[in-house]
Amino acid sequence: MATTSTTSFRSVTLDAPLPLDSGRELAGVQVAYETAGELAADKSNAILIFHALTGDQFVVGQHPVTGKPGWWERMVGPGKPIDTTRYHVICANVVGSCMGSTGPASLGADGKPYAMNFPVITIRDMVRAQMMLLDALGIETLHAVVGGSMGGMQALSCAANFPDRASRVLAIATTARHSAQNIAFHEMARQAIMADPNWRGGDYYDGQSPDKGLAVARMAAHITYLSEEGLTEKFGRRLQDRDAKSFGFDADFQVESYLRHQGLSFTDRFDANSYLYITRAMDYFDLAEEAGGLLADAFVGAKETRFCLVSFDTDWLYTTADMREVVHALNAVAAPVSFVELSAPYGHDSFLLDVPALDQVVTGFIA
Ligand SMILES: CC(=O)SCCNC(=O)CCNC(=O)[C@H](O)C(C)(C)COP(=O)(O)OP(=O)(O)OC[C@H]1O[C@@H](n2cnc3c(N)ncnc32)[C@H](O)[C@@H]1OP(=O)(O)O
Ligand SMILES: N[C@@H](CCO)C(=O)O
Repeated sequence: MATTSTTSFRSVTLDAPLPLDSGRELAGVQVAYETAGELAADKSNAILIFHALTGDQFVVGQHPVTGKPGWWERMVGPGKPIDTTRYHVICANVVGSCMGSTGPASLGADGKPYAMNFPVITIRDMVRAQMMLLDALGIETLHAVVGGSMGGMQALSCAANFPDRASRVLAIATTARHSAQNIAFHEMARQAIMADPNWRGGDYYDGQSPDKGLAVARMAAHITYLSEEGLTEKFGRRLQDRDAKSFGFDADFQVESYLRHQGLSFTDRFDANSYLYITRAMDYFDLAEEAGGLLADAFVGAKETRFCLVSFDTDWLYTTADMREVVHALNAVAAPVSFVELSAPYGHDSFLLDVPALDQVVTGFIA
């Protein structure tokens, strides 16, 4: 994806510059968003869904770039756990991304893509932009904020920094800070992008984009989204379209072919510089650090908020132990919190897949 898509996205332009944690500010920020379901007259039924690293605002309906169904069709819609006959669902593309919100591929004041002149952003900056979107939409208090993975980080950040904006917080398969291992995987991915000769210091928008580097970055990341059990069940050591090993470096194994496909198809929908900036935001995420060292202090303003936290037993990226730390912090400030570890074979990406127990938890909590 060398340039921003020509598809026009529904968006608002923020009427004030976006203040950033780095101390910089970003003027003229566009926030692209989608909605589903009617907003009640008293505006009390809005749910803000935060998307994950490579997600976007297209939670439901056909995606305008990939042509695929929305990423949370199984969870959101009429009669679904987040029932759009009852709730008005909003999802915005995070600042720094590439599906219509301002990011490194957007044009700066000089009429050129920001590229690496784009400021480093944080999870809190992403949330701040979405709170400004809510202001523009005239929505003060949300029925709930919901998110998985990086979406869960935004949900926790929202509770910590904007506790009056949401009555309920549902955070799934997430963490309150990136671990050394999490940062290590992201750094490997970033180096793969930067090592691609087409990256050219980020100034590739007028030519070939660093698709090879981005594909390798996605391949490595994708492994962390799955479980060993899931990979073994899906592919085992089975060979791809052949009866014998090639004694070469073709994709002999199905799992190799699968990963190559995941890597390549990703480059059709994502901008490499956005990948650098968003992974950086995730690496910088540390709610305890933001609060001066104690995680519980991050949530002192959120005692009236109801929390539901969900982890998956096969998620080795953001583990049940990570989630328990958040639960303990919420307990310490006496915030009402329920927590469940669900059993699912798919690893971290379980929140996107068919896990009926998750549907039940979401249904119960949202209602
Ligand atoms: C919160 C958010 O915003 S999340 C949004 C992020 N979106 C994504 O991450 C989407 C990309 N990720 C995926 O598709 C993830 O694999 C999942 C976990 C979400 C989907 O899982 P599943 O439905 O189990 O799909 P699976 O992992 O098997 O992948 C299917 C794809 O692999 C391809 N594939 C499967 N086996 C092979 C193989 N042996 N060789 C080549 N390709 C293969 C399929 O053809 C299919 O391709 P397509 O997606 O282009 O149609
Ligand atoms: N697979 C999802 C979740 C990653 O945390 C994504 O690519 O955004």
